[in-house]
Amino acid sequence: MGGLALQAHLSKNGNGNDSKKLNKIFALTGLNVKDGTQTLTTQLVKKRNYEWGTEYRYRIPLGRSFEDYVSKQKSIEAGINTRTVKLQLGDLKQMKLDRNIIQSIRGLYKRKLTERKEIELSYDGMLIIRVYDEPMPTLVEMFEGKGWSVPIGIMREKNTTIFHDFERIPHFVLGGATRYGKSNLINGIIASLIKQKPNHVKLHLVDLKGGVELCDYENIKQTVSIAYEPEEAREVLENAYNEMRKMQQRVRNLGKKNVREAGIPERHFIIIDEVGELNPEEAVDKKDIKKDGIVIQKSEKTIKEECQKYMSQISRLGAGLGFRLILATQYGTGDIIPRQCKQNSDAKLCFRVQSSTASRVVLDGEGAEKLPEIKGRAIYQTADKKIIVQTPLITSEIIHSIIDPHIKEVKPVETTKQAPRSNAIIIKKTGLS
Ligand SMILES: Nc1ncnc2c1ncn2[C@@H]1O[C@H](COP(=O)(O)OP(=O)(O)OP(=O)(O)O)[C@@H](O)[C@H]1O
Repeated sequence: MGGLALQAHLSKNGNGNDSKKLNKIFALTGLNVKDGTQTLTTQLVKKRNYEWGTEYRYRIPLGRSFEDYVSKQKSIEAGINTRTVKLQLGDLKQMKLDRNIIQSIRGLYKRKLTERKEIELSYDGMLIIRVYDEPMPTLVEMFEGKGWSVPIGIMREKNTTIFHDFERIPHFVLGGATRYGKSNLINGIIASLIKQKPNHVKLHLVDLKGGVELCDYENIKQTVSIAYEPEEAREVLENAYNEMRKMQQRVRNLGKKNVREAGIPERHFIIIDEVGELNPEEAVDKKDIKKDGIVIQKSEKTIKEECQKYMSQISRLGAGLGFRLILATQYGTGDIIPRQCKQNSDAKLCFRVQSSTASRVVLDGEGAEKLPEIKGRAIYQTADKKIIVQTPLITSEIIHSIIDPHIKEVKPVETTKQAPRSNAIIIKKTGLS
């Protein structure tokens, strides 16, 4: 016991004694700047301990930018985490002096060896480095939404719950590499909306992942239409667009400017899981088939262009009319998300992606490529904040407990003009007024 206590580096300062280490990391990773014989260093201006860890504020030397530090984020985090195990006085005080003491010390030693600190960088004229003593939880259970506000996750500080309020920010873009949690989040959003607003939520669903993700909602009363194939997605979007036009007329007839003023409680959610499949540039078949100058069969390109046109219109006009777009993609290149939709989406959420380019496609900025490889970890960004969240995991038991009471008897469905295929679209014309 005595030997171990001697070996331990007892820190007088408690948390937050990483500043020396940080200075060393800056020097070793080339972040200091040589100016003749002088070396300009990153100067610590302020250090503050919090219950979650420590915040350091630095003045960046001339010739360096915030991006230089961001590009070294991994090295900084690795450097902070290379350590000899430090047992602090507090750790030892918490131990019971009984016959299991050796086992307890071993456990503590192991825990200390594997525990990881996480860092976050930001800039407000000063470089801010936050060193979190403990990593964020990797699993968050689904929690309750509030009206049109749906659960997005918890943020690190004090495990605060974060919601996305569709009344405040109507359109939402989400992205991330495959298997990091997009579909799970979409399911969470849909389940929350159905639970909170069963009589007023209207769903227009496009699942271009072969129907595996959204088929659970096919027969519930809240689903207006659902499609599993790109060509039929056009009909879902056209249908939603027409509903939006009707709503516009209805609001106008009431002499009001928007659904809120008009006291109309319905809200329509057009949710597209894998919007990249609707990219006209990726279409294989690009030529319409014409007879006597009249198009008798539209090409895949034309169909996808029409889909994009409807999406853009809904994003442009839908906000005040209670129409919300949720677009998800895993692709990280080019104009996957129609430009107008992205411009009109003030909320973006991005799970981990492979490159800074992919991060820019969703967030218009870097960062998502630096997220740890943890399922459900994401950056949630609105006009006034950019935070890291751990999104809640929703189980199929929870989904079914919410949607099963709303399953309705399957009526004969109207299919498209084309012969139905094995998993053909189901457009349910529910005669919304
Ligand atoms: N918030 C979360 N917390 C913990 N695990 C999660 C979370 N979200 C998803 N996962 C896990 O990751 C797996 C993949 O999630 P999901 O299907 O949502 O990914 P995706 O991004 O939609 O992938 P793809 O684009 O390939 O469909 C899930 O089966 C689940 O086990």
